[in-house]
Amino acid sequence: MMADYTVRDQVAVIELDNPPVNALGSAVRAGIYDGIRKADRDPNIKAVVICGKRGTFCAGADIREFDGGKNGPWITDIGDFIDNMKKPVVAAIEGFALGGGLEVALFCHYRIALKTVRVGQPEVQIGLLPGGGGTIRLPRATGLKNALDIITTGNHVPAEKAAKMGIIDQIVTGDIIEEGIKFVKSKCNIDTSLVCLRMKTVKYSGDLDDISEAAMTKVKSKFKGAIAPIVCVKSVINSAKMPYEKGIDTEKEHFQDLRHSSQSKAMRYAFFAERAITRWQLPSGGNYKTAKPLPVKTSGVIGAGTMGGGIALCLITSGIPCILVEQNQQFLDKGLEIVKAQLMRTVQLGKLSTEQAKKCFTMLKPTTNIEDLKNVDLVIEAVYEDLKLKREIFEKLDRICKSETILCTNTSSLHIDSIATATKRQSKVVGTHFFAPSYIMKLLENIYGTKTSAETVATVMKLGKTIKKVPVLVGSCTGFVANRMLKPYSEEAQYCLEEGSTPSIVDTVLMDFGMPIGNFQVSDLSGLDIGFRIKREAARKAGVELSKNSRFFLGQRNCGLIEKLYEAGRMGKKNGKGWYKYESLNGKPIVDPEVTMLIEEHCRSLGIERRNIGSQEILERMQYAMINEGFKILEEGLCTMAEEIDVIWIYGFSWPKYMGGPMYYASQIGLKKIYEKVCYYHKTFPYSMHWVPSSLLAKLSQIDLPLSEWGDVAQGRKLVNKL
Ligand SMILES: CCC/C=C/C(=O)SCCNC(=O)CCNC(=O)[C@H](O)C(C)(C)COP(=O)([O-])OP(=O)([O-])OC[C@H]1O[C@@H](n2cnc3c(N)ncnc32)[C@H](O)[C@@H]1OP(=O)([O-])[O-]
Repeated sequence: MMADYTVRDQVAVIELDNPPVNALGSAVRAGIYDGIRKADRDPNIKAVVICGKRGTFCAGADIREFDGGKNGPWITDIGDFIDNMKKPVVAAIEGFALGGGLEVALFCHYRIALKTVRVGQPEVQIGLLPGGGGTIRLPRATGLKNALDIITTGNHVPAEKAAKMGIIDQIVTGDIIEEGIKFVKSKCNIDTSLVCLRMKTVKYSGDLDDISEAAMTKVKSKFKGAIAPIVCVKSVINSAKMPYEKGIDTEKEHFQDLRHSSQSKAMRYAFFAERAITRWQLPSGGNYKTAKPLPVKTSGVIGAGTMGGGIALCLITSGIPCILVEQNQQFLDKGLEIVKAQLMRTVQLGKLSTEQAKKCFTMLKPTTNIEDLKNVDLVIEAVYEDLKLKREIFEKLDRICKSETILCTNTSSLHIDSIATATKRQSKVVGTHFFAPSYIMKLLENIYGTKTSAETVATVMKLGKTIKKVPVLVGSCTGFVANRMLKPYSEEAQYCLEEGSTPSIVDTVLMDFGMPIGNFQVSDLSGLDIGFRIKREAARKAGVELSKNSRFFLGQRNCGLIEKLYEAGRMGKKNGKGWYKYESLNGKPIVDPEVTMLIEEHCRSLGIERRNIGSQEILERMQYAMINEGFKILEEGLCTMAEEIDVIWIYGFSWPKYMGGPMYYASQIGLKKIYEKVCYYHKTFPYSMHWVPSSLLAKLSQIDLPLSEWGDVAQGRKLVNKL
């Protein structure tokens, strides 16, 4: 049994024991169920304490069990039994009480917790609802409004706040088991039915239908396309609408439906993918197990633009002092304004108090003297994408900084070696690619060069976690993983335009799929001048002319629409016109007939016949081209597992988690179909290199292997006879 039963001073102590987080698998549930029945039967036992081993109560149901059909008592069976017990039962909580863990605690007559505890119902984040009585009992503990908020967001609630909300009865200090015993013994003479949540009514103010409608509207707009938040609202509302037992039975039905839904399966995959990618390894053999991160107690950022300012903000809000360097006072002042404005916004959103924000700001040391970086542990260079400039800066940093300092470059496309070779410490040079806006976006693409040491990698992987990002390690190539895959995706979007579609049709198809924003809206946000300059630079390097009227560029298919929009002065949202027009800087995209005319004229002049392109074709061309690139990335060893690619798309480009990421999506469609379509498009569009089928995709399309093994096949760790 995975719950220890001991007796101390006439109190039964049931300790959950399932490393690492005491997940509530069937054996643990059976252990608790047996324990409480034993305690109830034993006349020498006066009360019960339920707690967890290894400093934590319980992180909820064992998510891995949801794919199988494991049996054993359900949480509500345990709860029904406790509800009828005369002996008091207390949940003594340290660490976390999440999901099923909190539900078990809510079935206890009392809950005490250490101040450091966090409680919550995060099931919605894996496409579920709290199916162990949570939607029916939490509202009885804290009222409908709080319960709706906790259950639909899945956010953790710190102990003191939970106590104010009525979820925790008492905050304690000291040994949690001893405190539990002391507490529960003081309750032996109290009738347990008086404190049993089943007996309580759900508190709310206003009309229940209005509350339900408001909550539905909120979750539908906040979690577009996701089913679980809607079902969560329904079930929480049932707690006030239905008798207790009916509410619990309906909740169980909802839970089973969600558990089998494709959205929850994808989100559960994403949960484990996020953890799998922390087990990184370098081609040289260094890995997460053997490499030790260096401490980062002080830091520096070079470049106080929107990117650099945002990175500095990530550092100081995580408690790491930062020296922010700019080339002159004017740029520095401008950068500081950006940091201040973003800090203010954080205060407005309630994420930091004014006091905390002020304290953070004192950790920022602005300077125009790069020599001030000499003693910092780590520097992140965030100047614009110019190899010559970056090399100059690294050469300087190498001279100035102490020998231990790690030097990071926030490049979005340049090879790490091309920058690292400007130094005599290539082992300490690494790429840290942040995504705009750098303070908000969670992805941190860490890129190793040929000589980057495992210790350096370990340091930036740990730093990523410290500054609350999701760090993913990748190898170096043009554009790395994120932007390299984005390229064919965006190019296909433009080809669809010249073949007959429009920016708003393409964007609507993507948003209907679940993307929060369409390809052309993103392009308007970043600015069309960026795309134009990248192309111009590529042309310059190749020594050729960039011709907007040529259907070929560098031996490949070309769409000159960006050049034409740029020439027409359409820079994107910043000047109110790009692929769309905008009435203000915060305005919504409006279809602009001028752009439609421009596209039609473009086609006429080049003799491109326009046709109706269906949404299926738009989706397929954008996504399959990018998925094919993903397989090439795996094949080249730039990622070691397909999960890395999915996490990059979820956190870098907001791919809907309930679709699991592009590689997971491919696994659901079937690699045979994807491969056939890639071959078909390769034949149809022979001048787009991105349609050349990946040989790994070709191999994997012939066999049925789980996604978790694709990386192994790519790197020869798994040999498959048939291949
Ligand atoms: C039945 C009635 C309905 C109830 C439904 C539910 O309760 S649904 C559940 C609702 N609950 C949740 O959604 C909570 C999910 N968990 C979390 O949010 C976090 O793990 C944490 C905040 C508890 C700890 O964060 P941290 O950064 O300190 O640690 P970490 O995140 O790296 O995890 C360490 C290891 O534990 C593993 N593992 C963790 N939880 C579970 C689990 N429930 N199951 C299985 N495994 C789990 C995790 O995979 C990892 O394993 P690895 O890779 O080393 O082999």
